[in-house]
Amino acid sequence: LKEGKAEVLHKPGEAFYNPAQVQNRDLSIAVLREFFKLRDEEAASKKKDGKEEEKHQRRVLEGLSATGLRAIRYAKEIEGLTEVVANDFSAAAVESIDRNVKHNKVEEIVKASHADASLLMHKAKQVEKDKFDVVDLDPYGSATPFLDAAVQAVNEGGLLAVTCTDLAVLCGNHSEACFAKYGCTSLRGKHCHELAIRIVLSSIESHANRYKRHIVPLLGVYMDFYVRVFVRVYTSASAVKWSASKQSMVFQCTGCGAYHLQPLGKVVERGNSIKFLPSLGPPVGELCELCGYKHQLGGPMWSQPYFQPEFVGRVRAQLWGDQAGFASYKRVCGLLTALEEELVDQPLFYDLSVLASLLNVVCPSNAAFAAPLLKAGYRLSHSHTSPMAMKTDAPVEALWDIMRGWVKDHPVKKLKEGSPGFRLLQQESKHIVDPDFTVTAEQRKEDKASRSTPKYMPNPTPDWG
Ligand SMILES: C[S@@+](CC[C@H](N)C(=O)[O-])C[C@H]1O[C@@H](n2cnc3c(N)ncnc32)[C@H](O)[C@@H]1O
Ligand SMILES: [Zn+2]
Repeated sequence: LKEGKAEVLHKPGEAFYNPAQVQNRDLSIAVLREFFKLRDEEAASKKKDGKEEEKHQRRVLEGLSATGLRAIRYAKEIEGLTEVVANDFSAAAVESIDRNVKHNKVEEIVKASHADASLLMHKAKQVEKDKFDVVDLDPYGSATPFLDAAVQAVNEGGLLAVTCTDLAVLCGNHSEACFAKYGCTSLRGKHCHELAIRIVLSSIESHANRYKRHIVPLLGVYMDFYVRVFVRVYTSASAVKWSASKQSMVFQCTGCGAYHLQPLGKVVERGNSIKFLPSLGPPVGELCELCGYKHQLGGPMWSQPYFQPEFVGRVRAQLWGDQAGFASYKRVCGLLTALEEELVDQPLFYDLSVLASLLNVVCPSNAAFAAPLLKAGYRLSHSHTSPMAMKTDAPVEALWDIMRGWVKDHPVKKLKEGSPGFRLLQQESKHIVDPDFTVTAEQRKEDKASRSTPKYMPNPTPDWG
């Protein structure tokens, strides 16, 4: 099998290989390249400030390596790696790693290891020089059994890359299992994939906090059947004090889906010290003000940004600039472009098709829905997890103002009395936005034309396939 610069001799049944994960591996290579560049830039700027320059190795651990494909690609496609440990606890997998390392002539860099990943990381954490600059966890299902060791085995400012494929658990089908694994309850809804990313981040943060460490997310995505996050890990007892203020509970209406976030607390600075104040709440009444239904409680979830737009842009440019090297560059660039354009500071979103289906009315176009919100000065974006997403800083009441305006010209099919949609239509408009505001077809065409060329693409007319 060939992927990137690696060629893997694969015996079916010996070790796990999934060709669909090429996107995960391509993305990871681009992220690691940019991460190492970023760290070099940080070291150079420290030197410029007269501080001692930090000398970095470039050591990577692939804790769950299977065939060794990912580790071999890292060694061949990321410049200057000093060591990549390709570990697996299956003897057959290690045999496969060994064979493939030799076949690809990367023995100098890639070392096969036969151990339980947690045990290996717990050993590595004990000696500073044995810690890794990058720890990559790509398990079957959830990565949570490995997080306690992983957050300790990463160097200061190092990178932790985590895949979780147990989306049924993370997306609200088994909320109790989610609590058991991640320490957070998941919720159903169209925004569940974003919530899944935020639950994984919350879980990593809480593992890190136990060791006076905390995370800074660089990039998080939902793809196909998994979520993948890349976070940096730092040590700081004072930063850990802020952790609860970075996480929120989610009150979500069981009728109309309106959600309200409650941070676990806030931090106030008093002189040189900081004080943590638990949240006062809840932010909702017993029943939803819009439809009268009860709320479900989810979380805690990470409610700070889950990606850094500038870093995402750099990774996207990395993929775009090496099209021959990345088989999945089109798909991953599309995904990253969507991510980069998301409102970074607005957790979760509403889905236009859900708003319309609650009222049993034909769905407005994105543009028709967006116009009144933008006119009123609110910000709006889609989400990389859903093209029908309405991620906005407008209050949810404004969205229903627009939908009530929409039903004036579009017939509502029968609604059951007492249903959330029935009650929503009976509500008075809150007059937050002007629901009748529309853009002309001409303006829409201009808008579309101006957006058809993604602004950061080196190639002005990308072919998205
Ligand atoms: C999904 S596969 C890894 C795929 C690989 N990262 C890739 O990109 O092709 C998961 C691997 O984790 C290994 N594994 C599961 N539990 C482990 C543990 N506790 N320690 C080490 N390896 C483990 C399995 O043997 C399996 O090979
Ligand atoms: Zn409601």
